[in-house]
Amino acid sequence: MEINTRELILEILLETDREGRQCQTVIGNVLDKYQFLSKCDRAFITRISEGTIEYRIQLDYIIDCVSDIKVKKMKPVIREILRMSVYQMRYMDSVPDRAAVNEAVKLAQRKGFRNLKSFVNGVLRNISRRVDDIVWPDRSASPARYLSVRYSMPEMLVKQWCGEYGEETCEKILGSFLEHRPLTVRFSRTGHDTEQTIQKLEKQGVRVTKANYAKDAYILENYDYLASLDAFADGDIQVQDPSSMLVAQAAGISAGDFVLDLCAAPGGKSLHAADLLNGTGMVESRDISDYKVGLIQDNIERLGLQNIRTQVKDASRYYQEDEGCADIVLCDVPCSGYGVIGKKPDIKYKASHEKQESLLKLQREILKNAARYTKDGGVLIYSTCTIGKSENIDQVMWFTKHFPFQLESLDPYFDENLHLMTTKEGYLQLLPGCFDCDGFFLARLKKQESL
Ligand SMILES: C[S@@+](CC[C@H](N)C(=O)[O-])C[C@H]1O[C@@H](n2cnc3c(N)ncnc32)[C@H](O)[C@@H]1O
Repeated sequence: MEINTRELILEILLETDREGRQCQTVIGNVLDKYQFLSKCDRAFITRISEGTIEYRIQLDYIIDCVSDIKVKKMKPVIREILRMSVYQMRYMDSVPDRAAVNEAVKLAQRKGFRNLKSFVNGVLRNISRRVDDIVWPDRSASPARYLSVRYSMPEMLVKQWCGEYGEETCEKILGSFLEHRPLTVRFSRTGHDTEQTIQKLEKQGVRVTKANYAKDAYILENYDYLASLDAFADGDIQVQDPSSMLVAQAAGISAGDFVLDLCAAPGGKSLHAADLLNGTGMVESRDISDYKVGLIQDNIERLGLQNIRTQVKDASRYYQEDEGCADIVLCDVPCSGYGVIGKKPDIKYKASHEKQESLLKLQREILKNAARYTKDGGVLIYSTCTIGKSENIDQVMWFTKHFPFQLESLDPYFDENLHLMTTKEGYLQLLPGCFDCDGFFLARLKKQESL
């Protein structure tokens, strides 16, 4: 069967544009369906799909500079063909402009837009000729507009982060989202041996290096398909960013503890906690739906852990029977996810003030219940994979004001390279570009002992 890779890319872009579809899932589904494609074709599809989504604001700016019809007014098929072609022309040396233009014109025709062939041809040829004459937004007149187009980030978010962290740090964050970051995994300990895991991976040609910050974090490079690695099938490794591994580390888990993870899917932090319990105690991993809990269950089975169980339960509802049940409560709440924009670029286009407001309310509902499920003297870890203050330190301050919890130093649980002013106070905000990991926030909160 003859497969046209650019046609698949177009399908991915159109599907991602539809409400609620995450580009990583859409790309993953296509690559699963066409597993027979060569490594080179798979890389081509992934690179152009992700790149076109990542750089959408900048690509639209360029197209709008030369086209009489603005991007917003175009038919979706034509819009996506132009975006993916400009991405290739601007960011892929391996694709000559001439080839990108010809393929775009052919694709428009194949998709039934014969009458728009000359439009596509004209816009792309114009861009190829005039790319150096494009006038970018003036940084001194409008820094937010400039940064928005330069790094392809909605102005709303640029303004928010410039306001909270200053323009220089904001630019570091924006730059890091566009850099390629290799995959990080956590090596399992219980029933697994680190040296043997490394050997197993290297035998299949994978390059393995130690990652920063978290004890069991390793970087994997030079592999094609993660699921085809023996170490993955055997449960020796679990995909997880080092920032996320800090949660179970910060919990200071002791043998025999009961750990309650209220928002657990797909299970990264729960599985890590069960691993640190080393066959003792119990982790109860909850999430909102059967589907989500199924994802945790799949991982439990692959890793072969015995001291972890799952439940479908809504964390925003209070369950009397859980009052004071847990030594440790993990509250890895649903959040805006801006810390992982580097891996999931479409998140940035879904940002809105309304969404942020409703998340703040949900996070407080979950925290209220989490407070009651924590034993007296127990520990609650609050975490998010986002970088704005309102979902992070502001929520923690609200929480300590209303509930009998106190922030407690993270330093005993972290390597020295993470000992900062705020970790001593009990919380840590990791910003991409400033730290070598995803954007992430966590706080360690200790519940008062009863009198
Ligand atoms: C940040 S993710 C959790 C990631 C997970 N802790 C891990 O380490 O793999 C947030 C999770 O909260 C779940 N969630 C959203 N609303 C919820 C609710 N009301 N009750 C329980 N879980 C909820 C989502 O389904 C999602 O899986």
